[in-house]
Amino acid sequence: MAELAFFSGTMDCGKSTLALQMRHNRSARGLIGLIFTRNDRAGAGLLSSRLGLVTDAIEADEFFDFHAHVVKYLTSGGRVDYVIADEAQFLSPGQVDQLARVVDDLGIDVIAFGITTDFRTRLFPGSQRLIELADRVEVLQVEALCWCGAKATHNARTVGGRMVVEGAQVVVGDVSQGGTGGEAAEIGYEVLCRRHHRRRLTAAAAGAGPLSQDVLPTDPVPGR
Ligand SMILES: Nc1ncnc2c1ncn2[C@@H]1O[C@H](COP(=O)(O)OP(=O)(O)O)[C@@H](O)[C@H]1O
Ligand SMILES: Cc1cn([C@H]2C[C@H](O)[C@@H](COP(=O)(O)O)O2)c(=O)[nH]c1=O
Repeated sequence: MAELAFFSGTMDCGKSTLALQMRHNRSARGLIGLIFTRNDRAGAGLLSSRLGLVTDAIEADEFFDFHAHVVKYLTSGGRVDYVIADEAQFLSPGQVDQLARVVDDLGIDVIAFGITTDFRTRLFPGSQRLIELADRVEVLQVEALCWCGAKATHNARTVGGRMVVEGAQVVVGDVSQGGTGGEAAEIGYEVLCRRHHRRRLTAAAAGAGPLSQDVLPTDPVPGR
């Protein structure tokens, strides 16, 4: 039976890479998919991974109707074995409902990928709806790491290198940015563990290297 699956995690944990791998494996077996994305960093109509892979995708803007698009595609003689939707956090709840109808009414697998929460630790509306509706929610196994070495569970936004907790929910950007160039270049992201997100302690604020020795307090080792 067709299903709606949501692969979720922080930024930079490999979601787009997995989307490209799933597409590759399916097309190697002759399956045909429709690939959607929204606001990919590489540009409109692209699904890109930091590993350098990129593929064409259909840009699903705020007015896009997934169900209508797939129905139109099928009725014009197209074949659709599966649907991939990347950057699904940016979708509206209504668009996620459309994806669920693609599964239930058309019998087509839908695999969505997206970050769960924004820089304020609040659920994105699209992710919230996916968690509500998905048959399966999977957290990616290759977790990103906080500068302290703990598993990164939250996304921080930085402006000029400093973590902020106010601003627009959607600002396209990357984890390796955050310099002090122009206005846009100032905004960056960093993945952190919850403790350091709560303390607004980014790597720069902590004076940490790539993987700092200034780790979280741990229980003393017995006998030492
Ligand atoms: N130079 C590299 N060598 C090996 N792996 C890399 C390299 N650069 C990025 N990665 C891997 O790619 C992941 C990010 O993949 P990506 O699909 O772009 O993430 P997401 O879509 O979740 O933001 C990183 O967590 C890391 O595992
Ligand atoms: C936390 C957060 C992120 N974004 C943007 C930044 C990126 O363009 C995407 C996430 O892409 P990735 O492939 O998962 O790295 O989301 C945002 O707009 N608002 C936020 O709060």
